[in-house]
Amino acid sequence: MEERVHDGSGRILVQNLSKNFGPVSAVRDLSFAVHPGVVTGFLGPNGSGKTTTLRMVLGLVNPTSGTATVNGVPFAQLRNPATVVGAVLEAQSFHPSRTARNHLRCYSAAMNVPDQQVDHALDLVGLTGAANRAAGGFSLGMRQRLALATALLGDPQVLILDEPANGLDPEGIAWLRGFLKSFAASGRTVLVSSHLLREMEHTVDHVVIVSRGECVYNGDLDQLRAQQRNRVLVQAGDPQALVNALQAAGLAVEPLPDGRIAVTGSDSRSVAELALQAGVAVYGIQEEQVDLERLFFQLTSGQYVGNQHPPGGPPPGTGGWAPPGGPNPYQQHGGFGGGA
Ligand SMILES: Nc1ncnc2c1ncn2[C@@H]1O[C@H](COP(=O)(O)OP(=O)(O)OP(=O)(O)O)[C@@H](O)[C@H]1O
Repeated sequence: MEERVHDGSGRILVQNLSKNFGPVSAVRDLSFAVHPGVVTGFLGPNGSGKTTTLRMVLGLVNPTSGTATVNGVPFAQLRNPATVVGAVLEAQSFHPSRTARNHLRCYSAAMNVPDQQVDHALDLVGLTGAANRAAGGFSLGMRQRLALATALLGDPQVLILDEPANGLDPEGIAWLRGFLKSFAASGRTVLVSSHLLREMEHTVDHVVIVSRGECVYNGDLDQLRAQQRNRVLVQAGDPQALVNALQAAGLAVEPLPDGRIAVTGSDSRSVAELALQAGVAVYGIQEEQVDLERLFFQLTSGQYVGNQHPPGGPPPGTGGWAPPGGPNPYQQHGGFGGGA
């Protein structure tokens, strides 16, 4: 196979990636970049195409179209790939009677990695005390750690983990968070998938959110957080007259299917006063907290009705959303090749 010299950037680049399984369109025209130094979350509900995308990045699935590269080259063309990328795709199977240390020794020998890396990897994942225990007796959390140790054997520059928090207890999740943050802080690249934003909320800095195989948000988590805005839900005797009054006051309004009007950028008192001035009867009014979890649900179900940007794009520097099915003009890293 052709071997190309990689650029050493630690960057993962996914460009216009698509994958069809027969009639199933698992990944559709997906583009994003993953940079070193931060933890990037790859988030989306079950079946949204995360695993398929990661498998394409790792050269395990051939794309229908588009490309995925690590350090500027397709994974299959990396020389010594284990020293560039460490990956844990799903709960690995271990020989049940083999000790953790011997399990890692099998891999280190196959990877041509010095033996001391085995103890270093055990130490990194906190398994030194269990090194001589048979993996068959390990809890799910310990098996996850052993799988991670296997991925770390080659001292890789890039770490790719598919749903690593699955089955971990809160203590395990806290440990994983600390580990991934310090791994990224050492200037390396971390791409970690999850179907639960809450699980990753305090771990990731940057998020790529997918829904039905398409990117619906690509930006900093903080910028997504900034889009959490309370809405006022109001039931009016004459909804159209109230919409007119609210819009005349410069407020963003959204008619809801149940007949109520959702108002962003205001509070219930101001909305009630505007209704009074317009002579519109109000039958009910309540404030709704749009938290991050709800925002994630709305994004991935195509129901996002929060902080809509004016035509022409969002304020500079904001992350962005787009309804599934349409182009996403708000991707923070819309172009490729910019910034390592
Ligand atoms: N080998 C395959 N053959 C046929 N369909 C597949 C195959 N792999 C994935 N799919 C389909 O592609 C879609 C995306 O699946 P994928 O596993 O990538 O999603 P996911 O976001 O990782 O979800 P999960 O967290 O549940 O694994 C799903 O509809 C799935 O059924």
